[in-house]
Amino acid sequence: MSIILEDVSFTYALNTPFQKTGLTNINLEIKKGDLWLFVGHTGSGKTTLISLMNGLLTPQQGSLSVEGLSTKDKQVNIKDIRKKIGIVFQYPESQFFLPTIKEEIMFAPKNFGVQLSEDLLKYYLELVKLPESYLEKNPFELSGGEMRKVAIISVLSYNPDYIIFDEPTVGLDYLTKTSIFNLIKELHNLGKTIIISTHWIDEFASLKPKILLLKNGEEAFKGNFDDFVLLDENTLWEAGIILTEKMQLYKCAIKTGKKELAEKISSI
Ligand SMILES: Nc1ncnc2c1ncn2[C@@H]1O[C@H](COP(=O)(O)OP(=O)(O)OP(=O)(O)O)[C@@H](O)[C@H]1O
Repeated sequence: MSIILEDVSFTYALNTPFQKTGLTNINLEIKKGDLWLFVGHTGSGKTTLISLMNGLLTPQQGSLSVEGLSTKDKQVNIKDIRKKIGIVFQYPESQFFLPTIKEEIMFAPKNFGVQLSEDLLKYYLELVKLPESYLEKNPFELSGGEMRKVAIISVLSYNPDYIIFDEPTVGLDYLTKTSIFNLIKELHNLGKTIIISTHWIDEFASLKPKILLLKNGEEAFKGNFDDFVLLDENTLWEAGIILTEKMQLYKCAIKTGKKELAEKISSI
């Protein structure tokens, strides 16, 4: 089972003077268990693509289906798609609207008619490393990193198979960023299909993610991690990707066929 995009195009404010291309002719298959990184310069179409995936936007051309359910099909209840795909947005704090974290977390399961047991809630709190006492706090009392963790539990609470992170570490300090990335890796280990819009590729090097590079709403590259890293500097620069020293070493190792060394570097 998978998410399949066939020739998907999307234009904002279509047929108005403000018309703006979001995406053009995107073809993609995201299989269960995959880890995908969506990369590209600001305005390249990453958020548009994510919004199309859970039916927040509908493609004017082409089709997008989630495990056989098309987001364009009027017979399909969009809730059935959204239940399968959780999105952690760039600034999840802008979506909090309930007085306590517990109510915030319980909102989605209620909405989707899913039971979230106290034991499972405790497990999720342990997983993201938030104390149980936080459940009674107001979401706005939390730090940026803690808010992201609450947003992640809110998504886990209804157990979607696919979890999408839109720039999950924007505005976070180094340590918090690392803890969020480690959490995402753990979710992948637990069997979740993960899609991340990010500029930080080396965090995921050891997991060999698949990469989709967007440029002006079009696919500029789609393939495996090593082939992406081997792209020329200019293409990477235009994509907003700067190879860290670690990634430059990794690139040298794969260029010269030193696979074992590359593995070691990627796991640093
Ligand atoms: N609501 C909107 N109305 C009109 N145009 C929009 C809207 N949202 C995005 N766009 C345009 O669509 C294109 C793709 O934007 P999108 O937000 O998907 O890019 P992005 O890669 O996610 O950027 P960022 O990394 O800055 O979040 C851009 O040209 C943008 O200006």
